[in-house]
Amino acid sequence: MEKQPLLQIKNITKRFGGLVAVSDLSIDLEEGGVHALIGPNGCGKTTTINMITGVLKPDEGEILFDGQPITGRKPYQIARLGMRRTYQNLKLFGSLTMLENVMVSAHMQAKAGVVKTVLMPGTYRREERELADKARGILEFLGVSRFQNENVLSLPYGIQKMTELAIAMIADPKLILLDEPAAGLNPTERAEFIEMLLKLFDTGVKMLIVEHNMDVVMKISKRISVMNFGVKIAEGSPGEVQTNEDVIKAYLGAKRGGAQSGNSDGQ
Ligand SMILES: Nc1ncnc2c1ncn2[C@@H]1O[C@H](COP(=O)(O)OP(=O)(O)OP(=O)(O)O)[C@@H](O)[C@H]1O
Repeated sequence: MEKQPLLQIKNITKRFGGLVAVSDLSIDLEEGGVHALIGPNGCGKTTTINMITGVLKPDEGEILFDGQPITGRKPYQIARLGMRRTYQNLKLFGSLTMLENVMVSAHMQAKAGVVKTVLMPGTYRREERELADKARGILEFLGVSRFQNENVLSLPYGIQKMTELAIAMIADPKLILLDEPAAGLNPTERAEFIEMLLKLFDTGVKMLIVEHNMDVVMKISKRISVMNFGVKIAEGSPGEVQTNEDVIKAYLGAKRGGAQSGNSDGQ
């Protein structure tokens, strides 16, 4: 039997009053490569991510994750199925260290509840130790473990971004949605981040990435879906979309119209 895509977006539409933010959009997340969703500002990328993660409910259409319909489910229900998201603006606990940030987030989903803490302190302590080991292992994998005991906000921005990635990874997700992961990174940090995402992909985690930096998109993606005015106008390999006339027109049109095309610092 043919393996079905991990994520299937089927003909979803989202309206805000009279504005159609996303129109009849369909995307399959195929095996074997990072998938990118790109397009000029305001084309509907964030609205799409919000529908996938359950923040918004599509007016029409259906979304399947790992074969299960998730349309209309709450974000925490979808997260439990193995989907994690990183945000454009970092959501870290400023008063905690890097390791504590990863631990706190893991605790939110850990098995140990109040009952276990009180009635089975030994079990709780063991789980706590295992979690700390796992968090340290992930920070090691990301090459940032030397910063684990530093206050997270005292760290360079690129390292804070790695912390966010570690927080997504601690849940062993099947899919990570990355919302503009390279925003705010300098070229060196960006190159390191690309390498890290590719290394992460090699471990079997699938990724859907929304990104403005074209150098990141072109280096990391196997497949790219391009949106404009809520509609998918192209889909294919980096080479295919780069030479697609509709894509070129959409980005040039956005530039002429005064909007940022989003590829200004990437190409
Ligand atoms: N809550 C909302 N209420 C009304 N309109 C909205 C709302 N959210 C988004 N929109 C509109 O929907 C359209 C798509 O917005 P969206 O944020 O999804 O685009 P985007 O591609 O993520 O843009 P950017 O690249 O700037 O992040 C835009 O015209 C936006 O103004």
